[in-house]
Amino acid sequence: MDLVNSHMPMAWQKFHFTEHDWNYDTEPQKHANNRVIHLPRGRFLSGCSGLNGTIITRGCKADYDEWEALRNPGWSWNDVLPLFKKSERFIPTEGFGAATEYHGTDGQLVTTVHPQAPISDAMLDSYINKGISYRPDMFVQGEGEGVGHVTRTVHEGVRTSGADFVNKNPPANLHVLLETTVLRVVLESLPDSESTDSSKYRAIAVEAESKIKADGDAVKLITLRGKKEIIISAGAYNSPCILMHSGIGPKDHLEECGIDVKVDLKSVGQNLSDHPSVFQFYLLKSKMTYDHVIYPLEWLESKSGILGRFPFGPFVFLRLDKLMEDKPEWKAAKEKNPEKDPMGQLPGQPHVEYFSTELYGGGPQHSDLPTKGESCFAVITMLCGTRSRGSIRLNGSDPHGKPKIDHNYLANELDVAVLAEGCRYVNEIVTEGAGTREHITGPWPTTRAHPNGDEQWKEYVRQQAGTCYHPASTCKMGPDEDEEAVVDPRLRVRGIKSLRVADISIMPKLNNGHPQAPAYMIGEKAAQLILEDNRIIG
Ligand SMILES: Cc1cc2nc3c(=O)[nH]c(=O)nc-3n(C[C@H](O)[C@H](O)[C@H](O)COP(=O)(O)OP(=O)(O)OC[C@H]3O[C@@H](n4cnc5c(N)ncnc54)[C@H](O)[C@@H]3O)c2cc1C
Repeated sequence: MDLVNSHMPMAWQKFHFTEHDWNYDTEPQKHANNRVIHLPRGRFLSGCSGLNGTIITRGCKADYDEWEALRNPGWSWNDVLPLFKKSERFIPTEGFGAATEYHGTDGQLVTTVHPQAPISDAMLDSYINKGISYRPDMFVQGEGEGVGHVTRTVHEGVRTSGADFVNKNPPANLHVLLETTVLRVVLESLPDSESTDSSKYRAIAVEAESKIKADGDAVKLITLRGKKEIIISAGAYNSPCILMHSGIGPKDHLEECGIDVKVDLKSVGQNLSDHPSVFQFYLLKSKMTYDHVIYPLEWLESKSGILGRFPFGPFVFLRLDKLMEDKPEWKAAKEKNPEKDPMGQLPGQPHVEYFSTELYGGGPQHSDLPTKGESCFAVITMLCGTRSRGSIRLNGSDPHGKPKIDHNYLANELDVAVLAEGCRYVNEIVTEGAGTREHITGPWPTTRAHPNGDEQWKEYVRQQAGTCYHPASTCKMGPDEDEEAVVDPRLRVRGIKSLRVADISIMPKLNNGHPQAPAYMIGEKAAQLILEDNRIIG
């Protein structure tokens, strides 16, 4: 079945809470006023790339140099830049100062920039007016600070996604089974001659349930054998669950769930990271957004109109050192590495990302829709380098059960303080910046007041922060000496032969910015490693 909503960029919310969403929720978030936060994930061929915000940012040079410094050879910025380019086909746009040498031209993923709504030009003026440097194409160049524009995975009104790698020019040896859910990896004991203290099993197959091979709506249990290797790429929530259901994970937890333990790997499902984000809405005096021009028919008929874009304005990476230096949480934070700041960020990494919408919106929880022709927009503050870590645990031995996902958002006081200061400062930019100050009526909805003072901003953040949909690091990559590592720098699961993980669960630390470009990069890297290890290329 072709899902039309996965082609229409602005139809992203249509998947939430449907059969095409894995429909996960967090456990009540203790440090975020016990709220339960919905965690949508795409349950169809393109995964989340078929319903995401189409933003392409790579992260900072320093992110990947840090991965390599954590003893992951081959993952530095210089190593991964060609892999970022490999998946991309960038379409230049007149007037956009593209850093052409950083873009790819031959990949499957078509990227380009959108024209901007008047509110976005005004936001750009306000950022520049407040002293932030304008670097138009900084988000492909790995820059850590400035304001610029972001390319999108949309071309001529249609989304491009991971499915394009499979549907357009598929290799002859690729077989895709839709409507098939992997339950576990099948492991076989290694013969004595191959078995070592650290490796006693080999992955030989996966066990799955498929509707394709069954009658009607029934499912059939099937076993899919791998000739050389099994590669798990089910995303940061599901990859660790598949490993744990296969007996690979923290021994105590697997025993508690009644699962036969094959390899005691204590960090499977740990280190769960995300970018907690806050939406702040404003009401405008005039129609500077697209709230008044949303016509679904226009897209269906000609792939034109606002539904054929994802209406975000300029993007900013900003460091808040000066604004934070007197805050008690900043002064109290201890960071062992002298090169890093109290948040654990390197000089080339930001503390917050800002981006803004060109209409009211941002997920089903934002339900105060303008109904009388008002023009509204949001500025989003996304926390980078989050210190809080969460976990994913199983709910028992049944692979159909939903996992217990505890993001542990805002458990770290410094996360709260930096996110609160980021929100306060962007409110200052919007209300005082030269581009926007004359156009703002006040907060939206009009019954809401923006906070005043540090304590109110912190409470605001605890009440408002939600997922930026960027779960990562639950099958963290690292060298053998790293006790938290689940896969080695060649993406091989520790203690099991012929098994790799290749998705953003392997990130040693979540990139700054948005993770879909790194997800494609990790896929390209996995392909390269598999070819090398099987001696197909030197
Ligand atoms: C609403 C939303 C908005 C986002 N916006 C952006 C954005 O604008 N820019 C950006 O960079 N990032 C964005 N992201 C995040 C980005 O899309 C993801 O980080 C990226 O897609 C992760 O890729 P992945 O391959 O690790 O996992 P996924 O995209 O989750 O892919 C995993 C795939 O595996 C399948 N799968 C899972 N379990 C099983 C199983 N047991 N058996 C068979 N198949 C299975 C899933 O159905 C899915 O197809 C957004 C995400 C969401 C949800």
